[in-house]
Amino acid sequence: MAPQPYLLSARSIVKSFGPTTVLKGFDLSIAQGEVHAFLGGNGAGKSTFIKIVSGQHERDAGTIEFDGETVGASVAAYVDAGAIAVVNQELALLPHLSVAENIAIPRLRRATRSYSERASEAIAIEALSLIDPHFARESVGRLVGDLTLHERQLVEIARALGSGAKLLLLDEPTANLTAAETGRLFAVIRRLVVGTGLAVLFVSHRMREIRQIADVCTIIRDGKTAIDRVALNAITDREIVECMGQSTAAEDHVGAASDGGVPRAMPKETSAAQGEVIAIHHAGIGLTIRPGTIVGLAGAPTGPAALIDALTGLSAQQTWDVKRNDAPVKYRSPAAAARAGIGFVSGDRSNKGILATLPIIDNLMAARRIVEGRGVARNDELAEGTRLIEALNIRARSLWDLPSTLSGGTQQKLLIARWLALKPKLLVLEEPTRGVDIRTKREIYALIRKMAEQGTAVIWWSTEYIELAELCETVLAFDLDGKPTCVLRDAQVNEAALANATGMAA
Ligand SMILES: Nc1ncnc2c1ncn2[C@@H]1O[C@H](COP(=O)(O)OP(=O)(O)OP(=O)(O)O)[C@@H](O)[C@H]1O
Repeated sequence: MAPQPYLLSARSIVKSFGPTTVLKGFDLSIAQGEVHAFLGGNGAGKSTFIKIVSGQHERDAGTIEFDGETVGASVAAYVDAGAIAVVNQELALLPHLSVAENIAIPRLRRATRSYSERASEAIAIEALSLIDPHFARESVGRLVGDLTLHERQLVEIARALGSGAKLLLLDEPTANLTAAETGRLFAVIRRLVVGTGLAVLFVSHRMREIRQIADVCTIIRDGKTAIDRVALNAITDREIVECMGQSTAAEDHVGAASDGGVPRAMPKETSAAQGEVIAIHHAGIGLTIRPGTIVGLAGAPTGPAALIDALTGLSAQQTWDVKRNDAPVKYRSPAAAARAGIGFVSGDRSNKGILATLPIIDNLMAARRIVEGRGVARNDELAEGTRLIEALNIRARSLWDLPSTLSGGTQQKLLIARWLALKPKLLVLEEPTRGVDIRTKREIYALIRKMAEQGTAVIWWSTEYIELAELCETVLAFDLDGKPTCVLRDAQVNEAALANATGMAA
């Protein structure tokens, strides 16, 4: 019997941006009815390849065959025809349109009937119900611009899942999803893969998740294929990490790669342990945060978001009481909070983090300029910028390049770098390791621990309970309705207890 042709076969793909060659003769083939993990370190070229296969970039060289046809210069026609759907790392919804319009309008490109609001709502509810029927009914008429990042992510995933495509490209779809949502997403993917022969290319840095959902993997390293279509049950986590070129960082903890249980390193007693104390209180739950402690927030996004709003001045509506050294505080804006010593790294990287039209140096200096109340650059900023990108191992060609020239994980490091030299009293982090590879994750853990040792108190919201269990001696848990449920301490901070306390136990 002749071997089955692949649904997608990309061979010898080359792509450069100016003088930088990102894909250097890369190969990847995906069969019908498989979930294919696409693995590689930050900046290896995964998103670039996905953008080529989804018609957002054109390749410089190489061949692509899709569904038995040789594809010309661009894949865009197949995307427009609905055969290929993509969820990019940076979401691509239109904020001034409703959820229903965002889901239904792309289908009108191939529809023969005129637009109908009722038909759009029905299409959107069907797509969203794949993930969450309650959210489907509640969100369909809302403007996308009014949704949280997390809600937008659900909409974008539902749009792709419900599109009827033959190939689904998912670039880090689970960053920012709760464990329950990830479980539902995986169930839908499995159903579609088995039922309709859907093929899925799935990018994630979370090894446990990859093993849960994917059948085979391809590993990209420095723009070339390091491993081509290997069954996941034929390769160990350690081998994967080695192939990605990340073995030194993961040496002590292949557990980090496999998300396995890693003992938590407690921050050392800080010299500032007697410094400012921050107290938070709401709905019968209170917590005192001392300098040098890393406090985790666990649970569905609404709960942590309300606390983060209060701590950083993000919203005028403040449900939490916040006191610093017994004095109540309320900030009008994140800038006001920053000037009062509170740093913030938003989980909404593209809308509330990266300054997309300003070069890397301005992105690095943004927090310092706000804290110091300066609108203009200072001479020594270039030296400080260079120190920061070295400290975080950020691979940038020039400090004058735009952040869009950096990979997603590298942009994440840029946001953290902003606060490194400022020694804030409190640093509030929303999913700070979103989209970062295993090595970078360990680098970020070390940097934040060091800041804690120097006296910064840290609030760390993460949807990855293993991360909270590794880093935090105290975790504030929230239930699915956003209410704080309890404070877990020391030995209580483990994955099972966190899942229980947040209503996400299986
Ligand atoms: N528009 C661009 N101009 C210049 N360089 C770019 C551009 N887009 C991407 N790059 C570079 O291409 C390389 C690969 O980036 P890409 O986003 O494809 O990596 P990735 O594997 O998806 O990484 P991550 O896991 O961080 O998302 C990076 O070095 C990045 O800086």
